[in-house]
Amino acid sequence: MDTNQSLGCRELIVSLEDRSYPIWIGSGLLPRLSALLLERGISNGSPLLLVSDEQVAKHHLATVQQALQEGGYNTVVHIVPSGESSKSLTHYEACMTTAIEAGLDRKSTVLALGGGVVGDLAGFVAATYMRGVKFIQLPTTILAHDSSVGGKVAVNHALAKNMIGAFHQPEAVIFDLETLHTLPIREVRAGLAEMIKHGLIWDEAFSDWCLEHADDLVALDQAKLAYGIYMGCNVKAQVVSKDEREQNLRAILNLGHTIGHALEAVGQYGELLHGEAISIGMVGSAELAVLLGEDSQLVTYTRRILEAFGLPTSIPSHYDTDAILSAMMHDKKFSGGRTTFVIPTAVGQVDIRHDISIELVRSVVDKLKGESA
Ligand SMILES: NC(=O)c1ccc[n+]([C@@H]2O[C@H](COP(=O)([O-])OP(=O)(O)OC[C@H]3O[C@@H](n4cnc5c(N)ncnc54)[C@H](O)[C@@H]3O)[C@@H](O)[C@H]2O)c1
Ligand SMILES: O=C(O)C(=O)C[C@@H](O)[C@H](O)[C@H](O)COP(=O)(O)O
Ligand SMILES: [Zn+2]
Repeated sequence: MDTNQSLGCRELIVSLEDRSYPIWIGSGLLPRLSALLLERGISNGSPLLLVSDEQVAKHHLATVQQALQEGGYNTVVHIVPSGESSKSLTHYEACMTTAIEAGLDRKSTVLALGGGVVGDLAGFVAATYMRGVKFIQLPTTILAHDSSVGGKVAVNHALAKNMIGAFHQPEAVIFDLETLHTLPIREVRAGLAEMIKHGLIWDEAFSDWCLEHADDLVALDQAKLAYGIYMGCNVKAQVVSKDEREQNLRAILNLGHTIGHALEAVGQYGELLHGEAISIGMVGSAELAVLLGEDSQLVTYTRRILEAFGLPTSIPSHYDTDAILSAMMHDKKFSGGRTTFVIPTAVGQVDIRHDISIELVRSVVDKLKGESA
């Protein structure tokens, strides 16, 4: 694992020419935030906007505020309610109002302290405030090892996930592992679903390692968690560095998301957590793979690893199949009358397919619903 000796933490680089940035992973990074911001050239000349949510703020805002105060930063704080419903145009506008009233200028920076919801919302604010200002990701969930890297920022529309957004890369991802110890257990499990995804799409050895250490990861074993987050970020950084704007390869990061996003929409962004929906979606992709002729072991393995983490593998029986299929058709992955599926071909390998018939998808959705009846 790569270490930044002078900063005393693990380091990965997202390589995007003049927009390359580091991912710093370690314990006790937030109290050192001012020094880390300076390292990235963010001085205290212009006001900062710090976006967070109620739960995260309760546990971690004071640490961040103290660190920023010590560095002489003038910071305005905007707190949104916890949960997916804050990824909305309403909350986006409220953030903008705070930024304008506080006099943020073009040299200001937006800090996102939280999980994927805060990261996606604050990132979209940063992408569009005065046509774009800098931003820094301060992830506080396991899931955010995925969401904080790669520059996809967005809010939801009632009809479809992440429909209003941009690509806007952060200046740095500063991942203080200490924050994870206040996470509710359901969020721990849901966040690990995206870590499992990174193994399933890219790295069989990492996937097997996750399976072997499922209990340790769920129990937040410090060393195992640090390794898992580093490896997950590493997969994400490599993929994004090769295909920033999802022209081809990056689409593999969507394993489980074709069905998963539809389930989130049908559950009105409240019933299933993102990681839980993606867990079910990954089983759906494996089931499709087998119907397309791949080895049935793919389903067995996918279910085994997700169950080892206590993640859901079936669709709630009250979800209407037609509503799920209709939600898929409003997704960004649907174009020219076809949707895109990421289909496993082996553990650690996937194909991107645009030729899956709606009948085949319907049969898999019905099968996954049948199992929860
Ligand atoms: N941009 C991307 O590339 C990308 C990738 C994956 C997921 N996402 C998005 O990320 C979102 C899901 O992110 P998430 O799972 O982090 O959800 P989240 O941000 O809602 O956080 C989960 C819950 O945990 C609480 N929380 C967060 N950190 C905490 C902490 N340290 N201690 C105690 N409570 C804490 C939050 O208040 C919230 O209630 C979805 O909207 C998804 O679409 C984006
Ligand atoms: O970064 C990506 O690319 C991903 O697909 C990561 C996903 O885990 C994430 O949920 C992403 O927001 C989905 O992207 P979308 O373009 O389908 O909204
Ligand atoms: Zn995701």
